[in-house]
Amino acid sequence: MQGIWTTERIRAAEDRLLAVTPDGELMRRAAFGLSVHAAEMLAEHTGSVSGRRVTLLIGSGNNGGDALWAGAFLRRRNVAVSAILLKPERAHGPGLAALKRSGGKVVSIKDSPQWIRRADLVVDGIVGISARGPLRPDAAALLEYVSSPVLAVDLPSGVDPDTGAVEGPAVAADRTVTFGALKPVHALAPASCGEIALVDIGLRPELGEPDLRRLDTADVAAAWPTPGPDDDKYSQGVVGVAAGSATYPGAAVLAAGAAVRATSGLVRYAGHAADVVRGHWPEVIATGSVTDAGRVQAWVVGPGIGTGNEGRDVLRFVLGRGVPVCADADATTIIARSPDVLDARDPDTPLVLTPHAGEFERLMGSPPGADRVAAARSAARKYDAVVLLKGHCTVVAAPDGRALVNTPRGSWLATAGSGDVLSGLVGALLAAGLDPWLAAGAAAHVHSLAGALAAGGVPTSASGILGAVPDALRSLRSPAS
Ligand SMILES: NC(=O)C1=CN([C@@H]2O[C@H](COP(=O)(O)OP(=O)(O)OC[C@H]3O[C@@H](n4cnc5c(N)ncnc54)[C@H](O)[C@@H]3O)[C@@H](O)[C@H]2O)[C@H](O)CC1
Ligand SMILES: [K+]
Repeated sequence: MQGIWTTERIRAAEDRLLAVTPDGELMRRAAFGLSVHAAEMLAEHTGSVSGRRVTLLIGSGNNGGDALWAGAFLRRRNVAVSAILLKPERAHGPGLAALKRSGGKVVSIKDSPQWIRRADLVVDGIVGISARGPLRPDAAALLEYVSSPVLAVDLPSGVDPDTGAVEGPAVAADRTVTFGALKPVHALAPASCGEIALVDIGLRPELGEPDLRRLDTADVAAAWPTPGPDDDKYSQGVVGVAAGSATYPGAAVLAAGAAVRATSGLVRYAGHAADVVRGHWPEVIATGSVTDAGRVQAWVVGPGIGTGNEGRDVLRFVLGRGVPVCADADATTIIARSPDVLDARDPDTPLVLTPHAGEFERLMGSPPGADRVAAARSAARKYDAVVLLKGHCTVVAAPDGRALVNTPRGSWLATAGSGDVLSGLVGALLAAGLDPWLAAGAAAHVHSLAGALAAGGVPTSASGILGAVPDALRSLRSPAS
């Protein structure tokens, strides 16, 4: 799992490292790595490095210092480097001196439009981990002239480093070179960061436990159950799916289908859509009611069950079975409306809630807000449940404080029924015995992989996503993914 640290932790670690590192050494290490990526981008986009034009946008802190030093390193490769200083009197002194010594130019801000327009590469050294609030107007004004590829220093300016929130004009980088460790912005705002490169500046030993994590494909591949020689249909876990109704069988078909495709475990369905589910998935043992569904190792409950008394009784029954439960869709609304339904739950029974922003608001009384990690963590504590907060970047928080971010692959999942597929995937992994937090994270990872595969660049549907689950699982095992 990739570790992610908040800016506060990064700054504290950098201070500890700075105390034992020769003055300016850390910055030069960072800046040299930055210059290598800048040269790479020049070669990629223009076919050459020497003689190419790079324009540096320089803020008043060390982020600008990194960019200035990188400009000085690029001068060694005969790159024409020009710096636009937003606050000349506050630009990083040693970095500016290094750029000037190397033959780099400082151009006045009034001439910035042409220096930005004619650049082969723009380097965003406006602001880094000390960013506060929206991008300041003088900095924002520069962005409108950018037409070349953009390389962001540490993080794209104008994006909140700890929440990934964008409240106004912001840099949209083709590549972000960050230093020492990933910050939350790198997982929460992938579209603003572009390709992310991490330059090691020796910070890791100072960092300690991460604040956030991101599952990489290898983690999901290792976690995902595959049948072994001693397995049978029961040993991989039997999952029950209580979803759908006679009028809305679709949610049941999607959730049960996702459970069928997720693992080799047996899937039981219970509800009024039994005939339709049986027709789509002959391998599913379908019954008309949860009370005669037979033993399962986990339940998925909620999609399409309705929020009336019958739905509440189904939810209460399932919560009382003493097995992990993934409560989705209508079940979330029932819990928000009548939290006493949770009294049926044995306190040790793991519960996974999978709200989208609207369901989150019903659960918590207010929308998730800009800091979606904090929001998911507060809901996890309140309900003593794993909370998978859906969104462009899905966040999964556990009651013990663990949190992970699933970096999206586009926005293909925003389609009706997509959540039903996700809940089926979660339920199958819970039945297979995965840690509920890991089960939710792995399911979200495969769900977004399947979405991207199903879409192939054009809008898709929940059935398309469901159909792509096997390919998504296969891609976990192919090195390219
Ligand atoms: N510590 C090190 O040796 C290393 C630091 N690295 C780089 O340093 C930056 C963090 O630098 P810092 O001086 O703390 O602040 P910033 O450069 O991020 O910002 C400073 C400056 O920006 C202005 N500002 C704040 N908010 C905004 C905004 N919304 N819009 C515009 N301008 C804003 C404010 O005036 C601040 O004074 C870090 O990101 C790295 O790039 C390297 O990691 C190497 C080691
Ligand atoms: K930046």
